[in-house]
Amino acid sequence: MSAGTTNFLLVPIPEHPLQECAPDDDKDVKIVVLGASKVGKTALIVRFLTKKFIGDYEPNTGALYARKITLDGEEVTLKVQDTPCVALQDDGEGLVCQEQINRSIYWADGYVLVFSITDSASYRTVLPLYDHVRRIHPSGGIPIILVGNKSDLLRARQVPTDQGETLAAQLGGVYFEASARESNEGVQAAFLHLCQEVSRAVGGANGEKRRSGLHLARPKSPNMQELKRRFRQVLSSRVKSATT
Ligand SMILES: Nc1nc2c(ncn2[C@@H]2O[C@H](COP(=O)(O)OP(=O)(O)OP(=O)(O)O)[C@@H](O)[C@H]2O)c(=O)[nH]1
Repeated sequence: MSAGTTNFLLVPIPEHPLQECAPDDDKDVKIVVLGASKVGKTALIVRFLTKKFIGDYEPNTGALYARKITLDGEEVTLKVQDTPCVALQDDGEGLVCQEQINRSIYWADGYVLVFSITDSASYRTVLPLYDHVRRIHPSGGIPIILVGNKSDLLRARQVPTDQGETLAAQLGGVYFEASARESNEGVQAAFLHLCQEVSRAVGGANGEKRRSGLHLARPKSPNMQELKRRFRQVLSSRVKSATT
């Protein structure tokens, strides 16, 4: 199976209201990147899409990126949803996960679960995170990869490679070690592998999900919601002042 990119244009989909966003197409490959704080979710996405590493990012509000790729000779739109971090609850088992992330999980067809090899706590969030995805998508196989990021920081390693491999096998996915900072290779291999898995799944069992129109529209931008909230506040203060 061949996979490659036709262009390297990064097209951030602006944080517009839902109706102004490019609607999802049945052929879109929709991927969400999930993980604990500061594991490199944004860095991995940016590395994959632009082949560059950019040191630091604004706190993540959940940007969606799109790009054309070729899978098996067919051009499709790849949509990659970045997400705010998740965290374990104090009991060490449950997950603190924003509603925005739940919508992203529901919307997506493929999942990149990321931890940092230098942060064993981030590794421990992966299984509860997977269980959470499973609760939202209880039936069928879900295309998933596990990425151990920051492999350039070998001296600070807290999670051995075999632990990553074992966990990925447990989740029914493949494990990739990558460094968004140092190299394209692991990152490209990981994302393209998932794209192919999604493409297969969408043509198979998940095709049912698409045909029945169960997909939610892309998660709303929190910025937009904040704007709407402020707009309502202004409106209600105007109504109050008009009636007094
Ligand atoms: N050494 C090293 N640093 C990395 C790598 N990837 C990301 N970082 C750094 O790790 C920090 C967090 O990276 P982000 O991409 O913002 O991580 P994130 O998971 O999106 O962060 P949040 O969304 O805020 O949880 C930044 O300082 C990055 O420069 C990597 O592969 N190697």
